[in-house]
Amino acid sequence: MEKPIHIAVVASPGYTHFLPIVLFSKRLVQLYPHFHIACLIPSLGPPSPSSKTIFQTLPPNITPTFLPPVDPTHLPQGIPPAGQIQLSVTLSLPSIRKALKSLTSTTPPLVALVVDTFAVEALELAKDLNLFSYVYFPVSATTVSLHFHLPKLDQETSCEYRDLHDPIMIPGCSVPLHGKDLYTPAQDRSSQVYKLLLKRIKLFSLADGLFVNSFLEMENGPIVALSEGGSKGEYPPVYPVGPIVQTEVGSRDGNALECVEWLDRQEPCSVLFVCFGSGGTLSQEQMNELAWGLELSGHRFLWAVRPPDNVAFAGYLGGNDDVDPLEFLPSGFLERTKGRGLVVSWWAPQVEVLRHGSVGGFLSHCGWNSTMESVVNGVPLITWPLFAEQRMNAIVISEGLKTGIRPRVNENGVVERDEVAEVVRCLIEGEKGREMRERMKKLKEASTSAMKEDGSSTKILSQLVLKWKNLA
Ligand SMILES: O=c1ccn([C@@H]2O[C@H](COP(=O)(O)OP(=O)(O)O[C@H]3O[C@H](CO)[C@@H](O)[C@H](O)[C@H]3O)[C@@H](O)[C@H]2O)c(=O)[nH]1
Repeated sequence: MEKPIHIAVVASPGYTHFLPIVLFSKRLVQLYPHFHIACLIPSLGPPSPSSKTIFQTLPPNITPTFLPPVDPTHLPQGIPPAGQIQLSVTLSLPSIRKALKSLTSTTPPLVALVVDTFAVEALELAKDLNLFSYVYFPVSATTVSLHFHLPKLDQETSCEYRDLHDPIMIPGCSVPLHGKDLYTPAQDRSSQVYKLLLKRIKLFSLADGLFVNSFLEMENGPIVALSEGGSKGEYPPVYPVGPIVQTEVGSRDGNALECVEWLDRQEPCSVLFVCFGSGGTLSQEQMNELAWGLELSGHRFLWAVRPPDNVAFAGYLGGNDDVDPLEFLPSGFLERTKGRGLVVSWWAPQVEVLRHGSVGGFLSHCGWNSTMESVVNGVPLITWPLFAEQRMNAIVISEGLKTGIRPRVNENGVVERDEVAEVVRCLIEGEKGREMRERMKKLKEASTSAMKEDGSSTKILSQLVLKWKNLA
């Protein structure tokens, strides 16, 4: 019998900084059933219904520990989610330390600590406790490559990145990026959130290694560039271990049943799924244009609707769910599109929807989890980035891999209805859409191979586990 190996992981507040590290833990215990994983969960309040669903699917050798929630009034108000998440982990450090200390005295002893990208301050605790330490990045290798390039850019640049005339070349990334497309925390260099980002990047170097939820066949350039930087000792070695995405579905609530039954009645590849992640929101004007555009396209759609807000990330760390989002749709929209479109409030069972044969396209904000879920299901995208690093993901998908189409925005930053209708038609019925679907199918096959027993991502993880085994 294999000797048990005990590790701890630290999540960050927010569904998509808790979900990915839990999925990573599940991947480890699926490959190595003798692993025991203590999952420490800082939070800003009680778990959301979607997080609770994740707990239902945890195997017995992953033990969640909920740390005392941080009082949101102790955080600076009005800063974007990245800053709020990072600062709430800072406030949770005493309870993380306490939990880790008690874990080090258990049998078998802890050998390693893996932290979410926003929980990097916990890496210092790993040094004190003599543990191997790692960061889990639930984002693209392109984003990680930008992280390690940013301190240099910061030194060389005197203006805001969005005012740079020349494009920015992220190491390994074949598509040049305009400064305005860099992730949101880098858009205002005088802000607290930018300073927090630079601090976080510095802390990454404390780790013994960095896991990234991507795979060689998808992001070869940035992964090779990162492995070169890692082997030169510029930063810790980088291990692409993805795609690690949700595969199990929780119990079906009303929305989930309705969506799946409706999809069962549609033709193969005929439906566009529209969803902006766990908290992305549109302005009222943009919501109207999207609704009109879907209607004009004449195609079938399934839309998970949230109430409008001028701040795109308004719903990310919890919104006001007393409101009925359907009230904000254009008058008569639901009646006119009845049968052809299905609109659900707040949340759709995305994993089940994307794997359904009736879905032919995904209009997405390009959060990395959504992007990877689309890839593993071979669904091409309409890329509609809102905040965080989503613009960069949209560029990787639409310009780098050519598996998605990016709608044009007008001078006020709005995608107009005719443009919506055109990109929907292009993706669902056009020749370009067919080519994107073909490319996405190949990427799906590559993603399956990467996760097989002898696949690139599995082999990388096994090498590391061997190192932990020798210590246990
Ligand atoms: O109706 C919904 C909406 C979302 N989801 C799930 O929620 C997750 C959404 O994740 P993601 O696509 O990454 O979007 P965000 O929630 O916006 O994620 C944040 O965190 C990600 C990294 O973890 C970043 O890539 C994003 O830019 C950032 O906004 C996915 O697993 C979806 O399947 C559902 O199941 N149903």
